[in-house]
Amino acid sequence: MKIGLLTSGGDCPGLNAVIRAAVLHGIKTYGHEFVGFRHGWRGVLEGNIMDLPRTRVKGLAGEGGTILGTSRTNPYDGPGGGPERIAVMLERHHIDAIVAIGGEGTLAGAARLAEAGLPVVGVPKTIDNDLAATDYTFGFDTAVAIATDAMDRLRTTGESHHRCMVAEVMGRHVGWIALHSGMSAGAHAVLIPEQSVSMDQVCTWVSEVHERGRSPLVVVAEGFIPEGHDEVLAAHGAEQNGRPRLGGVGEYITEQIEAATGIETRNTTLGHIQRGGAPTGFDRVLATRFGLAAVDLVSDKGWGQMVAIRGTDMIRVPFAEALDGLKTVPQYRWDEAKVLFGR
Ligand SMILES: Nc1ncnc2c1ncn2[C@@H]1O[C@H](COP(=O)(O)OP(=O)(O)OP(=O)(O)O)[C@@H](O)[C@H]1O
Ligand SMILES: O=P(O)(O)OC[C@H]1O[C@](O)(CO)[C@@H](O)[C@@H]1O
Ligand SMILES: [Mg+2]
Repeated sequence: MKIGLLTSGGDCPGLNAVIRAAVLHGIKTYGHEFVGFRHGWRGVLEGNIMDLPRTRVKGLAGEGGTILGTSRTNPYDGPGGGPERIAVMLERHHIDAIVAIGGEGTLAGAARLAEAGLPVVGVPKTIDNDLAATDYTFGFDTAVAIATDAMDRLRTTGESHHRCMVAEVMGRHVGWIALHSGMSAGAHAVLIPEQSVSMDQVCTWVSEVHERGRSPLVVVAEGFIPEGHDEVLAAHGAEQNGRPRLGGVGEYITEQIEAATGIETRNTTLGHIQRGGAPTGFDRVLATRFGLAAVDLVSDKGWGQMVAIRGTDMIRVPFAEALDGLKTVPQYRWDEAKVLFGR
């Protein structure tokens, strides 16, 4: 078979490890041939394709980013869009299958195309770890490691100045990165989209920590909405597709904390640092296993499904099930973390 790989949506450490594992396994085990679509679905619509021989993927397991490039192009948009035109393009290039590596948006597009009869399978990716059908997505562990390291550093400078330090991390709809990095760095408050917390409560936690001689560390996910607010704080407005460009809530709560408590407070927004660079060992292994499993799925013609990890097992999940809701931080995980906040 000739298999076309694409990476779509925000990039994520581990994408290259998926590509490498898929190509190596596909060539060695099945004798498949591989190409890559450049820049996500845009490469599919424009027929922008690169060859992926074995030599092209060597040494890729530990490399950040994606050698294919990525975009947020909708496969139904534009003159080349939609299942009929994509089918023509696949035929023209003798491509038998598409492996779409992406988040819930990318996989929603893949699901529609598969429903329309195209040979598409999926590999889940996102640093946010918010896909319900899989216990973990690669990129998450790396983001948590980067954020933890940053917070360890914020704590030493915070202690030196006896300041309150705020760290804003990614997490559009869910607080997994905030929860895990906050817990691992010993944060005194963690604010996540799933839990509405008042600024009064945040300031109480901060004051209690400050009064016992420590420098408070507050971790906030970009999608956190303080109690009394109706929507996310998007200091940079909206993107082309209307989606709010998040970032700004850290600065907002910093000002509020300083004004209400009188404690000198500084914000650091980690932003895309969390998505850059080499994946951790955990993410390399997970991404590699996803790449291997995706090739097995294609070889079985398991169209309309994606690979996932449940416990330590690689499983297959129909797109419809995979896209049925986000994996939010459950109440018990928040209650557990909250024991360590404040005094
Ligand atoms: N239902 C859908 N049908 C077709 N295309 C879709 C659909 N939903 C989203 N898309 C397309 O998929 C693109 C990628 O989705 P999105 O930007 O949410 O990234 P993602 O793959 O979810 O990754 P992440 O959100 O983690 O960066 C969107 O920009 C949009 O063009
Ligand atoms: O790179 P962009 O397009 O600014 O997207 C940022 C978004 O992507 C993610 O990193 C992954 O979905 C979100 O946490 C964040 O809101
Ligand atoms: Mg998305």
